[in-house]
Amino acid sequence: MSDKIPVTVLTGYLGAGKTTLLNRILSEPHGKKFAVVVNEFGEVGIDNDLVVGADEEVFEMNNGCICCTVRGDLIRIIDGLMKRKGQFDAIIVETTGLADPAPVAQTFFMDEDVSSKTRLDAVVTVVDAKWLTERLKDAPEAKNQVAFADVIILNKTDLVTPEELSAVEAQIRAINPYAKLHRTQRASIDIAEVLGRNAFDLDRVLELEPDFLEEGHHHHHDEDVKSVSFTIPGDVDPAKFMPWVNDLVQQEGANILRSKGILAFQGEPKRFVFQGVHMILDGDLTQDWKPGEKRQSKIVFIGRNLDREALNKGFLACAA
Ligand SMILES: Nc1nc2c(ncn2[C@@H]2O[C@H](COP(=O)(O)OP(=O)(O)OP(=O)(O)O)[C@@H](O)[C@H]2O)c(=O)[nH]1
Repeated sequence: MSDKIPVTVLTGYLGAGKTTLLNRILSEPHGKKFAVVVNEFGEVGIDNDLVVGADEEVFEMNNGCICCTVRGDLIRIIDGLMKRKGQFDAIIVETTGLADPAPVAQTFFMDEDVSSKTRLDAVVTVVDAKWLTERLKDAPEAKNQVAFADVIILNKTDLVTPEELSAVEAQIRAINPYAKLHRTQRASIDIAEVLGRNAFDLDRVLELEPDFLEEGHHHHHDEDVKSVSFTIPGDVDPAKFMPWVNDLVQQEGANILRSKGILAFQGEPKRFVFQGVHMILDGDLTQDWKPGEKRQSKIVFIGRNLDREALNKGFLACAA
């Protein structure tokens, strides 16, 4: 058992802070080498670009949700990784915010090849302290992610009052009294609390889902949640983009669960990374566009009742 490679499944609803936690893990001077598998919901790959870690190998799985259609891909990637055993110490799988962690965890027990070489170390769930209460009402995935967690990172404590925080924690405890829970800002936590936990508890999971080890475990997505993405093959004008996006999330923030983009601002040598969760926006200049790299601007919205045409028109109008 001890020579099996530990796998950490990192989950949590859209925008909770999974990538923030992943980047923190990868940036710390731990002397370990991780293989990272990132699965994203959306047509345009953005998440991969948001993960730091020059040394790490990042495998992207697009075009579907990890827990459904691309489970075959996950098995294939893990199999491929196993052929290079010794080159890394652990595997981290970041799921999409809409994934049900159960079938992902199941892969590590059901597939013979995978289960003989890897060991599910823990399901780590990042929770958005500000939005969990709302999501428990309308997103079954959010509840499953909490229920399946071995470790819960109750993140964004800066966005709520102490009373609200206690209320969210009580909601979490009602769903999952067993997981180790940590309160964080910007997912700031000692990585020993996240990795190498040896915490995945099959017995508890079987209590939760008696058919966990049986084939044909199906998960139905919230079909209302869709992703739309747009690319401008060049620069955008920040003086147009900023007011547009600010107005947009003020008006449509309830429907827009998540937004992100990597933009080439006119006259700016660095990329501008823009992120939103409902109406809360965040933006930063990050790395330079590389010499020879095509400057382009892409943006993704994930949410309910999104008006693709209006969004596209609005974004295209921001072109420089
Ligand atoms: N105020 C506040 N913002 C945070 C905190 N942690 C993360 N964020 C911001 O929340 C946004 C989403 O963070 P991510 O780490 O990308 O979230 P994610 O779970 O990976 O998102 P998806 O992969 O799209 O589901 C970013 O703008 C972060 O900067 C926090 O503790 N407080």
